[in-house]
Parts: sequence; structure tokens; C-alpha cells
Amino acid sequence: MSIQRIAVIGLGLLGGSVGLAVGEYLPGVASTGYDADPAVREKARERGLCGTIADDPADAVRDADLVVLCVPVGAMRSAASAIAPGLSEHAIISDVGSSKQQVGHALQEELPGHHVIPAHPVAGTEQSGPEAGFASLFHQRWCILTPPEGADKAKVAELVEFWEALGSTVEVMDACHHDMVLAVTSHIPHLIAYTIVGTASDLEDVTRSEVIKYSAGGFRDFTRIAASDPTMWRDVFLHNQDAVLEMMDRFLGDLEAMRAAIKAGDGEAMFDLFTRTRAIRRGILEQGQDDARPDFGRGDHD
Ligand SMILES: NC(=O)C1=CN([C@@H]2O[C@H](COP(=O)(O)OP(=O)(O)OC[C@H]3O[C@@H](n4cnc5c(N)ncnc54)[C@H](O)[C@@H]3O)[C@@H](O)[C@H]2O)C=CC1
Ligand SMILES: O=C(O)C(=O)Cc1ccc(O)cc1
Repeated sequence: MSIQRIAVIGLGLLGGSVGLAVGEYLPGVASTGYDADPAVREKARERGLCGTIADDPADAVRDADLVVLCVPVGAMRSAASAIAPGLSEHAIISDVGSSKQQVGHALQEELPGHHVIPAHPVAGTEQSGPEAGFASLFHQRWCILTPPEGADKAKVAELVEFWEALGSTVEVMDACHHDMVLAVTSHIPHLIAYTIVGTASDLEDVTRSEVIKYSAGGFRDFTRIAASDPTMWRDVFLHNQDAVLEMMDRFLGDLEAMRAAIKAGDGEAMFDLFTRTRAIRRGILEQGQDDARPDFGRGDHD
């Protein structure tokens, strides 16, 4: 592995997991971490999330071969600007942000002449903060790289090797395509969960307490997703606006069609859709991609 020193900026769920995974699966690689919040830096030292925790962003990235920005997508630009004075010319600057087009542009604008290769490990939980990370988060998960046109192929290969060492399978994709796919598979599902849980909590008192009491079913799964970090998700919707709006319009059209089917008593339309969606779920399980691992997201991974 040509990457010998890495820097992790932002030490929450993703940054903490990257730091712990490097310690576990790349023990020869030196890691330095930095977080803008001093309380997070303190917790990161306590948990040993990285070999060293720096108190200054430019110091954190000095001599690093790879810098991974693990901050909310709305903070990527300022994090990039803060590390700029310490960056080596040869360093790869990457990130883990959930949306890619705007993040990629922000990083390239802030760091002209540097090797910017955005990435998105499609791996996470509803938890956040420096206590939430665990080394195996990226095992058997996709990591999508969205290198800009003209990116150095050798640097892309180094980043592929890094994510594979952490247990991921890497796919290279255009950033615009990434944002469209993730809008429908991740961003809109989160929006639906936030909305349905909000709708339930707006019900009158008696019904609301019943919703909580009987939430062993599908609603319970929505409450897990709706417990996800508000800052992170606000930023995703602010920075993947076009793709989310496009996919949302399609979804609202389909929801409207189901409303019409229910109103018309059209059981066949319902049965057809439910049969199709059941086949999709079975396909996911056959590929071994079910995220509902018994210990998934319960914070007991250390
Ligand atoms: N939570 C998840 O399941 C997943 C999140 N992501 C992406 O990973 C990134 C981080 O998410 P999480 O780790 O979940 O969030 P988190 O809230 O657990 O951690 C983010 C950390 O960044 C720090 N931070 C904020 N601005 C900063 C700055 N300018 N400089 C240095 N530190 C700063 C915060 O203090 C916080 O400790 C986001 O871009 C998110 O979209 C990607 C895959 C999964
Ligand atoms: O907790 C869940 O179910 C998730 O979907 C985690 C997740 C959140 C954001 C991402 O960009 C990728 C994965």
C-alpha cells in the first residue's frame, strides 16, 4: 500500500470508523485525526480513534498521503479551506459525503491543483458522534468513487486499494449519476421516514400514544431512520436538491396512483405493485445485501 499516512477530518460516526478501521486493518499506516469540536477531539483521544489527534486542521494533514474529509456535506468547503495550508502536493484529498456533485465542485474550487477524488462509502447507521464509530462499518459495503475528469489514474487506484483494505467493494461512477441513484435509494427513503414519524407525532394525544405503543411493526423501522443526525440530513437535502426533487416528483406521482387505486377499489393495481416490490426485496437478500444485520446500528461493535 503506497498510502503510509492518513488524516481524518471530522471524527463522528464515519471519521471515527475510518480511524478505527485503519488501526485494525492497516496497522502499518499512521493516522492523525482532527475535529472542529474540542469535546469531540477529547473523546477521540479517549477512544483512540486515530494514532494522533491534532488541535489544528493544517497540522493534522501535514505529510499525509491521503486526507479523508468526514464532515457534513455543508461543511466540506470550509474543512477543505482549513486544511489547505498543510497539504502536501502529492496528497489525495477525498471525503465520505452522501452527495457527490456539489461536494466535488467545492473541494476542487478550494484546492486547485490537488488530487481531489470524492468518495461515498454506502455504509452507516442512524447514530452519530465520536462514540458511534466501529472498525467493521465498511465490511461488505459498497464504496462509490466519483473521480473528476482527468483525475490521476494511479491516485484513483491507490484510493481503491485503501477502501478495499477496509473491507469495501469499490465502484467508480459519474457524480451526477451517483446523486440520482442515491436520491432514490437513500435520500428519499430518509425523507419519507422523517415525514411519516413527524405526521404520527402531530396526531392528537391519544392516537400518538397508541402509535408509540404499537410501533413494533413497520413504523418502528421508520423511527430508526428518522433518528438519524439532523445536521447531516439537512445538508444532504440542501446539497442534492435537483436529484431529490426529480425523484420526489416521480415518487409523488406513484403515490398519487396508489391513492387512486385505493379510492377506486382497484385491488389488481395494488397486488401488481406489491408483487413487484416483494421480488426486489428477495433479490437484495439473494445478493447478501441486507442491512438488517442483528447487531446493525446498535452501537455495540467495539
Ligand atoms: N451517518 C451515516 O450513516 C453516513 C454518513 N455519511 C457522510 O459522512 C459525513 C459525516 O457523517 P457522520 O460521521 O455521520 O456525522 P457526525 O455528526 O457523526 O460527525 C461529523 C463530525 O464533523 C465535525 N465537523 C463539522 N464541521 C467540521 C469542520 N469544518 N472541520 C472539522 N470537523 C467538523 C463535527 O464536529 C462532527 O464531530 C457526512 O458528509 C455524511 O453525509 C456517509 C455514509 C453514511
Ligand atoms: O442507517 C441506515 O439505514 C443508512 O441508510 C445509513 C446511511 C446513511 C447515509 C449514507 O450516505 C449511507 C448510509
